[in-house]
Amino acid sequence: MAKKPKLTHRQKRQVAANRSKMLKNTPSEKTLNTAELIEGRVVGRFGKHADVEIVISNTPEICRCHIRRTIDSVVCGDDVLISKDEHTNATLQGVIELVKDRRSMLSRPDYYDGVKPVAANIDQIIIVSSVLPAVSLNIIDRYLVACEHINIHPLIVMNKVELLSQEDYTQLQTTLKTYAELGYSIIYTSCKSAEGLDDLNAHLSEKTNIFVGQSGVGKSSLINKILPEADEVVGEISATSGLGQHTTTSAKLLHLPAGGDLIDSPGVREFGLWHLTQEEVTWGFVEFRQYIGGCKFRDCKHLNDPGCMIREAVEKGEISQTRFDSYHRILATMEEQRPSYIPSN
Ligand SMILES: Nc1nc2c(ncn2[C@@H]2O[C@H](COP(=O)(O)OP(=O)(O)OP(=O)(O)O)[C@@H](O)[C@H]2O)c(=O)[nH]1
Ligand SMILES: [Zn+2]
Repeated sequence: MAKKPKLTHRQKRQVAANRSKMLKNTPSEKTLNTAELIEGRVVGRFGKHADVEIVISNTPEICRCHIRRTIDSVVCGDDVLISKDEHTNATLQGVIELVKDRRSMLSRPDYYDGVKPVAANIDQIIIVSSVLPAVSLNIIDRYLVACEHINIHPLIVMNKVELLSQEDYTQLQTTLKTYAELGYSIIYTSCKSAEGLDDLNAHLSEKTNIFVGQSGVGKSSLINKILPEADEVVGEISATSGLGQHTTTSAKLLHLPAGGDLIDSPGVREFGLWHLTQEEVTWGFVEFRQYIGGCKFRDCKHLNDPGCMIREAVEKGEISQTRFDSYHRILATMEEQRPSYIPSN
């Protein structure tokens, strides 16, 4: 037997409303047979369908589902309620009746909508960086700001460390102490020597994770190490519309052997800062927060403005100069990184 969901009053009303737009014989909230609804999780998303994992008699099964037209969006990682269509016997089929409230959401730029949701209910973002060709603290900072903005816990992974001399390794650890002091965890890994891979696995368990980072840092290599069976972890469906650059990227949710899940797709890996305001970028630097609002001028740009509390904190050594410089670099380059079809704030 599948696990029977307990619906809140509001969820019952939502399911009934989602159905009423579709059916002639509208089930009211009172007559709705909630016993037929099954809890599941979206593990794949393709065009008009979604693959939902449900658990029947302790066995996970995939149910290919249609989506009620009144439901705004269904993305990988969504917790849903479905009803099963018993009439088809070939593959399991059903209908998504309700998308439960999301605890987090990842979006990417979209030609039509500005932003488009790609994955939901992510607990942790793995920011992968590598020592080759060079460590870019600025790129790490960009991802950290993005994580802080959507309020998802980041984990910094520094890959390819076997390429470093002992001296350079020690130097790098000293440099990255700033991040540890800010409360961010850092794992040093190597796909070649297997250093840090157990530690990485331990950090991923019991959570829904995604890997982000620049091309070539070793995301696929790391994913293949922690998920050896799934070499085609990345499934992409692209469609070219008449309007030009429009790609539909589907994401997949995969279970990790050590527990926990991984959501992956190229569209999930690239998420940027182009839609953030300056204030949101400032907020993304966690150590700046306590000074925000204290500057002499309300519209302080935290640059060379007189009476800037953040700059004073840098001068007093309370904030790292490198992070402060990084902040300005992010602000200076945000405009040019905005896709041309997205209007500025
Ligand atoms: N020396 C060394 N090379 C590594 C390590 N991990 C990955 N590489 C190499 O780095 C290159 C890029 O690795 P990928 O896993 O494809 O990088 P990616 O981040 O998935 O790149 P994209 O798919 O472009 O986003 C490959 O040649 C890997 O063999 C490592 O720990 N040490
Ligand atoms: Zn200021």
